[in-house]
Amino acid sequence: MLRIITQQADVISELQRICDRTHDEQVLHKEATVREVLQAVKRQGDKAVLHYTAEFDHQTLQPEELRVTGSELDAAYQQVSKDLLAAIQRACRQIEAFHRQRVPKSWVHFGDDEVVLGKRYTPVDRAGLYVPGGRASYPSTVLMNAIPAKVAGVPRIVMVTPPGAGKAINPAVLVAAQEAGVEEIYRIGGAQAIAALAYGTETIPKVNVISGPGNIYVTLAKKLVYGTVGIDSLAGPSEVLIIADETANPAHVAADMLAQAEHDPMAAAILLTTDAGLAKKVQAAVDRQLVDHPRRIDTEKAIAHYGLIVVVESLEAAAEFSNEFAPEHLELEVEDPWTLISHIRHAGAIFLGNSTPEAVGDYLAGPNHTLPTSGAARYASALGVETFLKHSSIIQYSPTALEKVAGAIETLAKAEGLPSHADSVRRRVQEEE
Ligand SMILES: NC(=O)c1ccc[n+]([C@@H]2O[C@H](COP(=O)([O-])OP(=O)(O)OC[C@H]3O[C@@H](n4cnc5c(N)ncnc54)[C@H](O)[C@@H]3O)[C@@H](O)[C@H]2O)c1
Ligand SMILES: N[C@H](CO)Cc1c[nH]c[nH+]1
Ligand SMILES: [Zn+2]
Repeated sequence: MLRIITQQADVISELQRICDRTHDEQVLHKEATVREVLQAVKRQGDKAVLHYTAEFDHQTLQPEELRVTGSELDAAYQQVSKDLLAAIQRACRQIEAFHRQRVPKSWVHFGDDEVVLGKRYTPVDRAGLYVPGGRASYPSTVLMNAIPAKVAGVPRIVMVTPPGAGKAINPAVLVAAQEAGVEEIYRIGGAQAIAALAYGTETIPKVNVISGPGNIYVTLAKKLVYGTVGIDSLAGPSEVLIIADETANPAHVAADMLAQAEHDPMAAAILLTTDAGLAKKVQAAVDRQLVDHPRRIDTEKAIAHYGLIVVVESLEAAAEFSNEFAPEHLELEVEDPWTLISHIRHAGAIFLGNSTPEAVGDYLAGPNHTLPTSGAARYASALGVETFLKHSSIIQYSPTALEKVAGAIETLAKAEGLPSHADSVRRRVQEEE
């Protein structure tokens, strides 16, 4: 049952426990497994990838089966309904429109003395997109990763996703990939897929950036390969924190909590409310909605371990608790969400008002659904076009400009004990010897 707490003194430690669920002691043995997988794939390439695919995904593949074939891609279109194709296409349009707004652009500034300064944005050469596929399959995540990479202009985009029963990939995932313009797809998942993308194997190319969400194994692997490759953020087991007042509908709040809990037994769902009556009604509604839930066992686990209702003294206090937690998704189900939002500092995505369920953002509002979890929203942001871009600084000085700063540079270089730095400037401003 979803717990209700009213003791304000307990709130911070409870929120901390839930936030830290992906780096507590139980997770340490998972990290040991992930380290072993990474090392094996680094040393043995495809052989290790196939070994762990058999062990963790229960699919025995030959090396030539790793890549999804053109005929499988074609066949996928025959296997999805017209409605599903239309929904994928609609989501595609809306996500692309959002991500095309305010794409970072290269710029230069021409200053005094012919000094030119600027930033030049270029995409990475190769991006690897992780699309989860263990407990559910995610055509929406294909779009949320592939579209920003395309908009950034990445020349080679590679997608990985775990094989399902009979080695198959969900046709909706394959259709979504093609609609977003991605055709290089490998049927691998978990830490072994992250390792393959980070180190490269005989079959799978080494990439520069890995993006995409995943379960605890995927997230730990991304954390450990960071540095060898870039990553988007640590987008692990899903979470929602809802702040609600007496205007919220308890059945809607309960449904939104279950919508995150159903992703993973490690997902988190938290309600902070000023209304003790609403707290009880949401608790009862969650129980009712769980009765016939098709994913009841895992969803109940998430609710039992990482579900919580807190009755708070004020909406401002709720906002402070929420800032401590820094949720992936924050819903403001209150009468005046635009006033409350001014108290919010850390959240991956913020959903305002009672008619904005988080699922709108999951599928097609446009903003990205790959978001930082487990407190990472304190320093990280949603996946975006920037994930696949980096910028080079641009600096050009004229002889006059260099002469004007030469003295200051020499002084600084001497203070750092780096004479060649000073010399490289002095030689240019003095007559050549
Ligand atoms: N934060 C976000 O933006 C966001 C978005 C969508 C989904 N998600 C999250 O993505 C996750 C998807 O998880 P999933 O499990 O359905 O798919 P997944 O693809 O992330 O994980 C499945 C893989 O985990 C590996 N695995 C499973 N058990 C293992 C074990 N015991 N040891 C080693 N490896 C093992 C397998 O290789 C398998 O391929 C959920 O946690 C969901 O909440 C997050
Ligand atoms: N809520 C997930 C992010 O945590 C994204 C998603 C995809 N499909 C459904 N939901
Ligand atoms: Zn979701």
